[in-house]
Amino acid sequence: MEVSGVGLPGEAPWKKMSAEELEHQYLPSRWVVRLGAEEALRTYSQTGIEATGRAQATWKSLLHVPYGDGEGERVDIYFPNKAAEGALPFFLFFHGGYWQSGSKDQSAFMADPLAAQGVAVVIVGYNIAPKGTLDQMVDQVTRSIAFVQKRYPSNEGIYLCGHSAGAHLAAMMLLADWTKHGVTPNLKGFFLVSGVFDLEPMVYTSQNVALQLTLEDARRNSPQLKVAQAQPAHPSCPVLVVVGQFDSPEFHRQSWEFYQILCQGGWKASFEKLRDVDHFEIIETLTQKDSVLTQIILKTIFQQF
Ligand SMILES: Nc1ccccc1C(=O)C[C@H](N)C(=O)O
Repeated sequence: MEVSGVGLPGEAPWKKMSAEELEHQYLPSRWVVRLGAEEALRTYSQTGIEATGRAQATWKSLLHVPYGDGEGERVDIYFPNKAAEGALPFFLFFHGGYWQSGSKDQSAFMADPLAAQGVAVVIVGYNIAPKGTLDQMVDQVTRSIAFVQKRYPSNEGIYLCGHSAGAHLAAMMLLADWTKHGVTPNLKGFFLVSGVFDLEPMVYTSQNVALQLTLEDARRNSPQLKVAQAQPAHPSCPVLVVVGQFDSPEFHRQSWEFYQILCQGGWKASFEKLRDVDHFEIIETLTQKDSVLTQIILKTIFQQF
C-alpha cells in the first residue's frame, strides 16, 4: 500500500517536503542560531564591507579590472607585498547571495589574511539575476578564470573558492571546457563553502522568482549531475567541500552528496563540517588568520598537509 507523502527509496528527501518546509530549508538566514535572520544578513554584509575597506587600505590593489566587455565583468585584485607580481598563488573568490544579491565590492573577506601570507586574492564580479541568467554567470566565471591565467601566466596555482551560490559557480568549473578560451588555467584547488550543487529544489522555492530557472536550466547547471557523467579533468587537484554546523539539513545533504559523487568519480575530494558556524559565519571567519577554514586554505595552498 502506498503511504501518501512518503517517497520511493532513494528518492531525494526534499521531494517529500511541503512547500513551506522546502522554502525554510533553502533560506540560510533562518537557520542562524546566534542572531535573528535580518541581523545575520546585516552582520554578514557589514563584515564584508569592512574587510574590503581594510584590504583596499592595506594591500596594493587593482580595482574594477575588466575581464570582458560586459558591465559587471570586473575583478578586484589584492597583491601581497612582493616584487614579483605574477609568480604567486592566486585565490579567486565567488561571492554568495543566491545568484541575486551580493557583489565583489563587499566580498574581500579573506584578502587580508591571505595576502599577508603571500597569496594574490581576486574577488570576482558577475551579473546577478535578474540582470544575469545562471548560464551567463557560469560563462562569466569561466572567463574570469581564463583572464587571470592569461594575465598572470607565471602564477603558482589558481585556487577557486565560492560561498553558497558562489560555491555552485566554482563547482561548475570542475567541468569547464577551456578549449574555446584558448588557455588552460593552472587550477590547483577548489574550496566549496556551504554550496548548492543540485539546483532542482531551487526551482520550487521563492528564489526562483528572480532566477526563473526551468527544470532544464537547473539540471544543465547542476554539478551534482554533471560530475556523475564526466571523467575528472583534474584528478590530482584537491576539492574541499565544507559546510557549517548550523547550515540547514538540506545544505548538509547537498554538500555531503556532492562530496560522495566527487569521490566516486575519482576526484581528490575531502569533506569538513565546521563546528560552531552558520551559513554566514563560515565565510566571516575568513577575515581571521587563525580560523579553521583560513588555516585549511593556507595549508592547501602551501602544501603543508
Ligand atoms: N545574502 C546572502 C549572502 C550569502 C549567502 C546567502 C544570502 C541570502 O540572503 C540567502 C537568503 N536570501 C537568506 O535569507 O538566507
